[in-house]
Amino acid sequence: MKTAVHFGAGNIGRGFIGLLLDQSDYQTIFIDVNSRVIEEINKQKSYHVYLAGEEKQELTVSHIIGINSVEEPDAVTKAIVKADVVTTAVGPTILPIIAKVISKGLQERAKQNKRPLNIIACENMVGGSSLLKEHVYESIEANEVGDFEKLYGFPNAAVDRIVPNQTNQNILDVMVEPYYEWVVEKKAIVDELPSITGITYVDDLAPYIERKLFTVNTGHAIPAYVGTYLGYDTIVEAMKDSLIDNTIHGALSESGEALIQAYGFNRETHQEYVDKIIQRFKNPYISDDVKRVARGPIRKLSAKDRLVKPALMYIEYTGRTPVYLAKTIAAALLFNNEDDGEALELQKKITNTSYQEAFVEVSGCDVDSILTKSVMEQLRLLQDKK
Ligand SMILES: NC(=O)C1=CN([C@@H]2O[C@H](COP(=O)(O)OP(=O)(O)OC[C@H]3O[C@@H](n4cnc5c(N)ncnc54)[C@H](O)[C@@H]3O)[C@@H](O)[C@H]2O)C=CC1
Ligand SMILES: O=P(O)(O)OC[C@H]1O[C@](O)(CO)[C@@H](O)[C@@H]1O
Repeated sequence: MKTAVHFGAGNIGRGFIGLLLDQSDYQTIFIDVNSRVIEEINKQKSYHVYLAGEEKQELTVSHIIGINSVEEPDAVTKAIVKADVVTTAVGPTILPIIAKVISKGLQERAKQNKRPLNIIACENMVGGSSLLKEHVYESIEANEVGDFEKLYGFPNAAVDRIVPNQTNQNILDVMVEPYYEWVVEKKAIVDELPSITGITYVDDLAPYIERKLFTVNTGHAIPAYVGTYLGYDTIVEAMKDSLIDNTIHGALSESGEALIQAYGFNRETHQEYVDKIIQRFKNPYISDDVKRVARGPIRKLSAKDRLVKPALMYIEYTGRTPVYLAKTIAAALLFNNEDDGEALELQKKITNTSYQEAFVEVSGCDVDSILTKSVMEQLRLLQDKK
């Protein structure tokens, strides 16, 4: 049986990546810092994934082991030495942390067996594996770079499956939406393509990751941020609101126009992709907290993420001012959640300076840019409504 080492035994780790690895006859070694989850993995040795639909299909994931990377760092090194593939789903801000652990394992592997290995970051960002590679290389010696370049691939990936935070009787069980897409870029892979059911291998990931991030995640941000502004707790409830319906259609036509002009997507096909995503957000069998989808507002307001990047692309390709994306950015500036460190940090920036200065800082936009002006205009309209 092949061995996969997966960092992050969370929603996506267990509900998406771990399921496909098991279905592809891998033994999966989950690495996490959540000791309760790791203990349960080693005690139960399996868990269930439920597909959120009328029949609530139950799938079983087995052949799993857990390692707590804080308590057993040496065990992680040994796991990486023997792995046939490494995957991650920890969150973009955690990549620099696991990079240190991964580089130690790769150094030991190069000494012991020199077997090629692919490391695939499955995070909601552009270039997740490339960023992980950068951080891994920060911890190795110059004379190791040659081996690393020859032996280790860091192919970028796009992952798409809605897996909400949830409290099940068994903390390992996880409910997921039936839909999923896992796209991995071929060109950075070393040796053979990992044979994992459900992966679509492509030559150029850019169109796929930007289409996903600027349609699924951009769309998701509307019920999350505008939904919070309107006082909703869940995505599915927020999606029933007419202002949100109007804003999500407007925002996805703005990001859609940018994507179509940037990548030449067929208009009808893209509209079908948008319509399907809006239906996914309305799935009555999923109760997804708006705060989860809104988590990390500083990351989500950054220049390359799901709100600012498509808005700037829209301006670049059409010369028109984004209104609906600007409204969503304004709602993100109003977002607060005392359990979300980035939300608290953003509100502190706003209190200490102003909405405009905080937006300019986190987004990298100029104070007199078209986008900044549009966001401030939309912010005034939202505040006047309150
Ligand atoms: N939940 C979703 O619907 C989707 C999430 N994603 C992406 O997948 C990634 C993971 O997201 P979720 O699974 O939702 O988050 P999550 O919070 O459920 O899982 C993250 C896991 O990483 C673990 N972790 C944190 N620090 C760690 C460390 N130093 N070493 C090892 N493990 C560590 C946490 O304990 C947690 O179990 C993110 O990049 C997210 O953007 C992508 C598509 C859908
Ligand atoms: O996981 P992030 O980047 O915080 O984004 C939030 C939401 O975007 C999605 O990943 C959609 O792909 C959601 O399922 C996820 O919860």
